[in-house]
Amino acid sequence: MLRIGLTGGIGAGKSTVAAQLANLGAVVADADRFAREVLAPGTPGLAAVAAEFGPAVLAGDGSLDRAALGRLVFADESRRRALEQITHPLVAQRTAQVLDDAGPEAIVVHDVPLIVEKQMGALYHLVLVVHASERVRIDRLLASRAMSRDDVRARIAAQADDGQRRAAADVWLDNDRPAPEVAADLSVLWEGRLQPFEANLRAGTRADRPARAEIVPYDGSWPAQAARLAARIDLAAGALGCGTQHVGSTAVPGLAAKDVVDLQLGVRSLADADEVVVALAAAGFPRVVGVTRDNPHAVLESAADPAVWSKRFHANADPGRAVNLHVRVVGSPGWRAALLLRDWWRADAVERSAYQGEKQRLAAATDSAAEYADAKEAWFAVAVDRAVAWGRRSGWAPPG
Ligand SMILES: CC(C)(COP(=O)(O)OP(=O)(O)OC[C@H]1O[C@@H](n2cnc3c(N)ncnc32)[C@H](O)[C@@H]1O)[C@@H](O)C(=O)NCCC(=O)NCCS
Ligand SMILES: Nc1ncnc2c1ncn2[C@@H]1O[C@H](COP(=O)(O)OP(=O)(O)OP(=O)(O)O)[C@@H](O)[C@H]1O
Repeated sequence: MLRIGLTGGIGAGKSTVAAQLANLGAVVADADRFAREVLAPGTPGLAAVAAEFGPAVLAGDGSLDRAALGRLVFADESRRRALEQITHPLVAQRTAQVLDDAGPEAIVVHDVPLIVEKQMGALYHLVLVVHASERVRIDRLLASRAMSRDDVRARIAAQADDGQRRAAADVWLDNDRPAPEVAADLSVLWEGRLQPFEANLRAGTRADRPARAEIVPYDGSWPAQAARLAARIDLAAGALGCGTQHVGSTAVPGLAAKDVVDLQLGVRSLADADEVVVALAAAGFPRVVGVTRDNPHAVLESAADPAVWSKRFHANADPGRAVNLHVRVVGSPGWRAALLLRDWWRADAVERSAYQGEKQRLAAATDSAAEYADAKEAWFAVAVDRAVAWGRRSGWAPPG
């Protein structure tokens, strides 16, 4: 089952996008609908709300006066928290039921207004943010709902801002455009990314990569992308994991690189690495069998004991985001090397540009990603001595 979190500010177009994804074949779980159902007449949820907020939030027939409750909770954060403490556990139960009923092949779209506010992004394989500018959202809501401008503004103030949503978004969908344009983008997303992602996830296979290594300019969104991926990996690893760090070229600000995010998950032993394989695959990072040895360039101390140079290698099931996930024992030479090289390039502008020049030269001179990787190893074998020397001079120690 592929889990997509769908979010956006009030009136951004979540329900519209969810309906389009349902047409394409998604199973949609709508948190707003569940939140309404758990406060329906006769429910324990409504009784709890009446006890907490008093009769002023009930209509003449005993049902919930949603507008009255809305005025209270969107004017006062502590009252909103009190309401959420009643509704969210009940909504979570409903959601679990829907997820249980969706089959293993389902692409589930969980439409939740508060994914960013409640920091829920790591629960999903991808977070899709629907965006529309505040002016457009207000205009659309005034036209379609019985809400005043002040009601809408109060809710916008109670929600995350665009910057926070951008940092949480794996996919950013601009809905300031005519609906058919957005629907066309969703079809491309569905066929080009979500369907193959789900198929890879179920089969436990990685997504294809381009045959040639293409170096692209540094992308300022790489650290935020890495942080989202690391949160998913940490959640999947649970107590077996000792933290995931962003390593490799995309972790070095300013460095041009292949658009592949390298991450390193620390574990206490290779036995723990093997134990976490199933959970990592379910989170979208299947193990790639056959890659167990660390690259020779990582020989920083002594290669005498080959066991300490072993790692587990995982890669992305998502065709939209290439990831290399190196699972290494904390404190092992390979684990240290990945962090040392990253910190060396971050600290030393001359070495950083030498490395970038070498990568660009090799990418142009080689015909395949494999040939490129081999050629780069030869350069590393020499450069690593300089990294070690820098580490000694600067008193480098691995973070944490
Ligand atoms: C306060 C209530 C009764 C107002 O009902 P109303 O019919 O006017 O709004 P509705 O439920 O359709 O929500 C519309 C939109 O308001 C915004 N909103 C709702 N709850 C919240 C909240 N707790 N925090 C921020 N925004 C919210 C969302 O953008 C949502 O899509 C209702 O929103 C509610 O019960 N909220 C608490 C439950 C909740 O947190 N729901 C969010 C999904 S779990
Ligand atoms: N691209 C679009 N062009 C024009 N109108 C749109 C577009 N997308 C959505 N709308 C309209 O804007 C309004 C808000 O959209 P929608 O209900 O999907 O938002 P929402 O994010 O689900 O809102 P809420 O936060 O209240 O749940 C609706 O009336 C919808 O029909």
